[in-house]
Amino acid sequence: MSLVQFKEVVKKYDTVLSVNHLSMAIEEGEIFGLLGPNGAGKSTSIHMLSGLLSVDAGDITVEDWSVRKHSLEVKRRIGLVPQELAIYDSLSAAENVTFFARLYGLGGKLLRERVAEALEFVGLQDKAKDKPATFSGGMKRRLNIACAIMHRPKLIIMDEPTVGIDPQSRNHILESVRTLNRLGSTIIYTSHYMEEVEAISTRVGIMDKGKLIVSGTKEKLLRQMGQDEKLILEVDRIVEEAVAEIGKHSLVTSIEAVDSLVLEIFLKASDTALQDLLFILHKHGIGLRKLTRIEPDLETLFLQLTGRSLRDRT
Ligand SMILES: Nc1ncnc2c1ncn2[C@@H]1O[C@H](COP(=O)(O)OP(=O)(O)OP(=O)(O)O)[C@@H](O)[C@H]1O
Repeated sequence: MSLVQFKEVVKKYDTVLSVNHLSMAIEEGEIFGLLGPNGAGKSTSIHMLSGLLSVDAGDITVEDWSVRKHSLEVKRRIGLVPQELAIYDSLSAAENVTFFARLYGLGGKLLRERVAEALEFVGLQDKAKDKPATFSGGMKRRLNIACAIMHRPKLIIMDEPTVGIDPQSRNHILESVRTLNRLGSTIIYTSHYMEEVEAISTRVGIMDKGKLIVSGTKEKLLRQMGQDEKLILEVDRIVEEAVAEIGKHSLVTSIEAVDSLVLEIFLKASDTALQDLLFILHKHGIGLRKLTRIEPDLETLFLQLTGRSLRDRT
């Protein structure tokens, strides 16, 4: 049984179909990176899963509990780190976490322990008595995370948690995502930063126009889409026969001499192809001075699938 299942989920705003019969499953233990251009329906989907928005048609289940019929059971299993900060400037850091802990029904000694644990987890234990008004953007984001995890949810949803923050806080947040996952939480993570998603996700899903258009590991998606790897070979001489022979290799899409001693080759990513190419060069007495391998990336795949760049915040 999948931990989360979206089953033909629909959400409409007037005439706009924000989420269009969305079906997707998230397995226990995953860090699922959810990508999509602006307006793809990511936030709407996450808000329906968290119970902040109603579902117009279809259903979403968490451990088989339906958001439509058992929203409290679902909420208890979820920690949402929203895109917009959801903390109170007039309360101290510890009071903020306490406020959310009470909403989840925690009290007494357990509440105090969990508040201290959550603040320590995000590295704000020394700031427990300070008010967020004195915090940097990154510290506020970390407090936002503490508020969402203090009840040790099975599923943690992070909606663009690193937008507009300093690199140190960003690294801290990424590391905490990995730690939370190691400690047993499943994570759904949305971001416009492709490198982040590539670095931390165990699986990636790409949404567009309210639907999931592909999902899988990064490697699987790139393979499926036939993304080519690019090789730049700097050689000591170019021999026409060698260029022709490489061009005929079944995994090579194209080869071009882009400079007098530089060959640019596009090929289906594979180690055997690389060995074959090196063998051909050697056979023709061509010395290799430098080899640069440019791996295909999700950014290119994303552009290919949606026709839009991920960072294009229109
Ligand atoms: N409250 C609302 N009223 C009307 N339309 C809305 C509302 N919220 C979202 N939409 C529309 O629903 C669609 C999906 O929006 P959503 O915010 O879910 O996308 P997103 O993928 O999260 O985008 P972003 O990356 O910009 O956050 C968009 O066309 C948006 O304009």
